Amino acid sequence: MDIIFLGGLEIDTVIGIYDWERRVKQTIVLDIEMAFDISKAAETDDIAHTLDYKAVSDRVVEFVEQSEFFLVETLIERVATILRQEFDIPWLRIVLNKRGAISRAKDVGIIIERGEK
Ligand SMILES: Nc1nc2c(c(=O)[nH]1)N=C([C@H](O)[C@@H](O)CO)CN2
Repeated sequence: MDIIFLGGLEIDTVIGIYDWERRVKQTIVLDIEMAFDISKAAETDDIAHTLDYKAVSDRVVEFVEQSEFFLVETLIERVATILRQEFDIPWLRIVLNKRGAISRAKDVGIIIERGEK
């Protein structure tokens, strides 16, 4: 199976368990890998036969920007469910980076894989 990916997708959102985190927006960074057979799109040169990464990006940004979750676990799971259901993606891997959440660490977050390749 081929992979269509989005890397370094930065989105501002309300996320976190502490009082101050409920009052501000913080930037999360998503890396998303999605299994998809690109052979028909490659043969036909037609966007209708592939997974439109612009449409995926727009949907993820729309959802994350308006969300207000406490845990990154909840946010990443909801994003995975939306993408798998709405874009018929058989397998995906998402890295959610909440940069700066730990003062001594550059990167902190969650990685999930869902579905079958
Ligand atoms: N496993 C998790 N641990 C923590 C989370 C989280 O969402 N999942 N969140 C926080 C705080 O909101 C943190 O990001 C602020 O420093 C702490 N631990």
